Amino acid sequence: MSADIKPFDEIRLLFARLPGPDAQSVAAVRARDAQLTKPPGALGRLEDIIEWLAAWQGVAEPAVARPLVAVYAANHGVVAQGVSAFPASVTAQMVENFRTGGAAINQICKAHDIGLKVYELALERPTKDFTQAPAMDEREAAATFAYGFEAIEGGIDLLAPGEMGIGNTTSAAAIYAALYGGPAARWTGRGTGVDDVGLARKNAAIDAALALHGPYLSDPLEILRRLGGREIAAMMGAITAARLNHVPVVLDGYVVCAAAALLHALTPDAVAHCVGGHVSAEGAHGDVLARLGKKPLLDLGMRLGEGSGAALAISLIRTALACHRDMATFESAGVSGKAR
Ligand SMILES: O=C(O)c1ccc[n+]([C@@H]2O[C@H](COP(=O)([O-])O)[C@@H](O)[C@H]2O)c1
Ligand SMILES: Cc1cc2nc[nH]c2cc1C
Repeated sequence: MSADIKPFDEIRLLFARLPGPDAQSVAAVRARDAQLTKPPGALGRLEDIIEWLAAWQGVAEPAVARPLVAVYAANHGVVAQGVSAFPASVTAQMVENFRTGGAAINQICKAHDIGLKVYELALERPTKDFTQAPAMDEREAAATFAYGFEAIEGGIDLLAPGEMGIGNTTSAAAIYAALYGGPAARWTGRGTGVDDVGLARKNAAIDAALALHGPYLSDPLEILRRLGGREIAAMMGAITAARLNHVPVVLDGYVVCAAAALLHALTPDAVAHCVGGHVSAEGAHGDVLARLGKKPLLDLGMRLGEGSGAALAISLIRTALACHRDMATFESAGVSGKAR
């Protein structure tokens, strides 16, 4: 990064040159869909999925041959406020569990032949407690955003960012309150399962943070560094890198969407290549998806994180592709077309 440009300004410059959707490829998949042996529109949102893939991969024959779930793990200073049902040590323990193949996301990726990468973001050094100080400085937030670009290395064709971080539903709720307004309680949920007392501490921590950082929260990148965490910064980078490389993105749950919401606040177009993979059981997630203009593909009552809901959505996306690619046409199967 050059000396005279501030790190956040380098990030802002990226949003001036985002590639748009490929209308020609959308027209091509629409033309093929019209020939497939089914009444027009009968595959409903499966048809929309194909148009979305074609638009953002920029090809008339979209494929999901190398999808990736990229899980970002980070620790949060705000855990000191007693906001989670689990201790911060669980973040590193779960990273080990990912590595040895014992987590839910390992099984989902294995069952559906989806790649999985886990990125550990300085777990031994939690971000600062944002009730006391900004979570990160500008240089760290920007460097972590840039680190997120690694996810697209190695040639992937679909990305699902995921996360693991004890305390990060407090960070996500604080981001939503800063972006969309209202008291903390409007945005919080029970995360890993806090009781009523824990939930009250969570709301109080967020309200204290909003009071402390209030004057600086009109800029989404300031919200990121003051109230965010490293996994949220890295996921913002990964989503942006995907866009720049014609890789569509499947959004997971409540915490992943905090990264998407910050990008959307920078410029709504920044998340145009993203689809809502699922709606989480964490209360406000449905509302957040609606604000992002995303209708979730799945609603399974999940609230795990790890990219798990998005990974399941990838299996559905692949099924949509199988229909689009391999169904017979009216002509090839000798099936009569619509009478009128
Ligand atoms: O993705 C979701 O919708 C989701 C909802 C609730 C909890 N989580 C996961 O739970 C962890 C954070 O919960 P907490 O209570 O420690 O803030 C973190 O590892 C998230 O992946 C994830
Ligand atoms: C055990 C456990 C697994 C998780 N996976 C994502 N967030 C999590 C939180 C906990 C506590």
